[in-house]
Amino acid sequence: MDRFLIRGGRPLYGDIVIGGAKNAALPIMACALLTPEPLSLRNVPSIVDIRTMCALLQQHGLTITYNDKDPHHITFQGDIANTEAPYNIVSKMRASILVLGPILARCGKAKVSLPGGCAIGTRPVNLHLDALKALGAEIEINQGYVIATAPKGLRGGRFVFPFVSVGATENTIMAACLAKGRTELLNAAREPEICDLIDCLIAMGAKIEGKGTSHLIIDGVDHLHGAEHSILFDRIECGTYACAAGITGGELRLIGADIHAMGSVIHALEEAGVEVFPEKNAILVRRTGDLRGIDIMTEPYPGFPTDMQAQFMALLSISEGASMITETIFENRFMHVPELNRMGARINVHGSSAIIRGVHSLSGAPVMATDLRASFSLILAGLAAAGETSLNRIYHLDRGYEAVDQKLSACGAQIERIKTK
Ligand SMILES: CC(=O)N[C@H]1[C@@H](OP(=O)(O)OP(=O)(O)OC[C@H]2O[C@@H](n3ccc(=O)[nH]c3=O)[C@H](O)[C@@H]2O)O[C@H](CO)[C@@H](O)[C@@H]1O
Ligand SMILES: C=C(OP(=O)(O)O)C(=O)O
Repeated sequence: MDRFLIRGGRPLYGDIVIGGAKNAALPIMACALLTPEPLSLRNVPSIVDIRTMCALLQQHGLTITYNDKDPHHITFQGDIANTEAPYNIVSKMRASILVLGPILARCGKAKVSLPGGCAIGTRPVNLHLDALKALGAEIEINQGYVIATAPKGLRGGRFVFPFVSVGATENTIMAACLAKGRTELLNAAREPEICDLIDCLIAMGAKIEGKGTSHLIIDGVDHLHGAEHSILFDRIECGTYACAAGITGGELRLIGADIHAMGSVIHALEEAGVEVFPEKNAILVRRTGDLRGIDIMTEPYPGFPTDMQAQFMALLSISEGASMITETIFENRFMHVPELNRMGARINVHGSSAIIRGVHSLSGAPVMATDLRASFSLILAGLAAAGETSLNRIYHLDRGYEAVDQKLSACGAQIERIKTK
């Protein structure tokens, strides 16, 4: 298992290129199952989750071609030869459930392993299944698999999500594109990644209205065709590096990012004392004064994203005064707290809220990554801490961040990947 060795205490200065969004690329890759024609995607991040999705699509029968000159340009093509998504791949990555809607819509049947819970919560898929049932699917669970059928094809329907789910919205949109008639989705998620998915589907010939709102109307078509699409920038990677500028008291230009897709993260940065300047095709972030404690509550977009919660926790651990972070999306997303406390932070958890009492400085320590974003919160703490931090289990980080050590080193960080043979 590789680890990162970080020697902290240096402000970061420089430019960081923000990659394509993992959470947009994964559902958009599943769209390749909706057509036999080529779907050509640019700005696909080079991360483990994308490789897992490639492996899944390949075993469904798709051919994957990597562009020789651009590792972020991948083309998917082919017909579905196998309608089963096996446990050994789905268990690696929850987003695998996103093949369910497209395969069912194309083939009238699909068998997809239940993803199971993960470190941050139980994460059931009941809303995915209920929404597909509203489109006429018949679903049973057998031996850990979702077995879905629609012998006469899916038909349009109306579904009100009882609460917002990103993945269930995506699965249902993709299925509805090939259903007969009109589908109406209410209380749908409206994350920028869903808008990117809708843009790609429209480029493939889908008829979707209401992009960016919680009320979507999808008129099914008989066929979708191939398309070219460039994946939206990763607003979570962008917010993460903005926290790196903030926590080290430096200045970073985040290239490829757009302030308009950042939701309430920008306001939270500014409130905490981090300056943010929109530029053409970039965002400049810097901190010259002290950090201030703030209160945050995670919410669906445009509220504060749960995927930025751990990184802000690290930032706020050295801010003046007290902060409170309330996590409303996942029931177990504070696993970074004991690790941050081992580095000198003063954080107490009470139910779904964490109280952070700012300290003057953190000190390096051996710490353990527990999930993707928690991993980066410990890198951020390590960058600000005095002394050496050894971050273990960075395979969590490799799921969703590309070239972390190169990007940070180029801006003055001392971070080294120690490979374990
Ligand atoms: C690949 C991807 O895009 N992942 C993101 C996606 O995950 P994901 O799509 O899994 O998250 P959801 O929006 O579906 O989950 C929100 C909440 O709803 C619950 N729920 C969800 C579906 C369901 O059928 N039943 C149910 O109870 C979940 O357990 C969670 O408590 O959105 C999350 C919330 O912004 C992000 O943290 C993830 O990074
Ligand atoms: C929780 C995340 O991803 P996933 O839904 O793929 O587990 C994340 O990106 O922070």
